Amino acid sequence: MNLINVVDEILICGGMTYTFMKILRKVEIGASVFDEEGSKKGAQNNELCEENTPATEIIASYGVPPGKMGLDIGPDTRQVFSYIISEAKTILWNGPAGVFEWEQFSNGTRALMDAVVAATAEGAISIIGGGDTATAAAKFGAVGRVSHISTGGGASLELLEGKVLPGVEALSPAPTQ
Ligand SMILES: Nc1ncnc2c1ncn2[C@@H]1O[C@H](COP(=O)(O)OP(=O)(O)O)[C@@H](O)[C@H]1O
Ligand SMILES: O=C(OP(=O)(O)O)[C@H](O)COP(=O)(O)O
Repeated sequence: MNLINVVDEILICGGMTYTFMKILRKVEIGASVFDEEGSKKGAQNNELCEENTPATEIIASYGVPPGKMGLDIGPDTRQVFSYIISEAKTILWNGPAGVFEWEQFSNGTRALMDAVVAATAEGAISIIGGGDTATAAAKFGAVGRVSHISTGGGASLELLEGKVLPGVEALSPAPTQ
């Protein structure tokens, strides 16, 4: 929620996409992953998005046929996302764009990684968070070519949401009296 107020763009892809597609755009998602709990938060997020950002757009929102799973982003999304990344000055990335562990669904994550590396070379600050996204960074040769990589995914997002992380709290100096 905090992030919506400070970012220019949020690019949604990966496993969370289909929950947004089903709830907010009412399209069929076949056997794609659906997050029941998250779907309730999605409705609130959409209201916030529509209040605070100029446009909420789902690219290629044709839906997924019954029995099929959406497992990667396609060429249109790769192109639009790569352009947005190329324009960014600060990039925060948490979560791969598809099941990149399988070669046939790795093109989306690879394309976004290439875009983040290129933007970093042009002077953007790029922060990658999450165990799987860090693995993707290593697989696609981005280590040392982005600004920072952390294995903490959910934790780094919670920190940016303004939450106090238990480990950080424990390590912080006790107040002096
Ligand atoms: N469309 C999808 N359907 C199912 N799983 C997906 C999809 N896209 C990505 N994934 C999987 O999600 C996992 C990463 O999820 P996430 O927890 O967001 O990443 P991180 O560990 O970097 O925080 C990866 O293992 C990837 O294969
Ligand atoms: O990205 C991760 O998880 P998350 O994105 O689900 O929070 C990491 O696998 C977290 O590993 P850690 O809890 O050992 O730092």
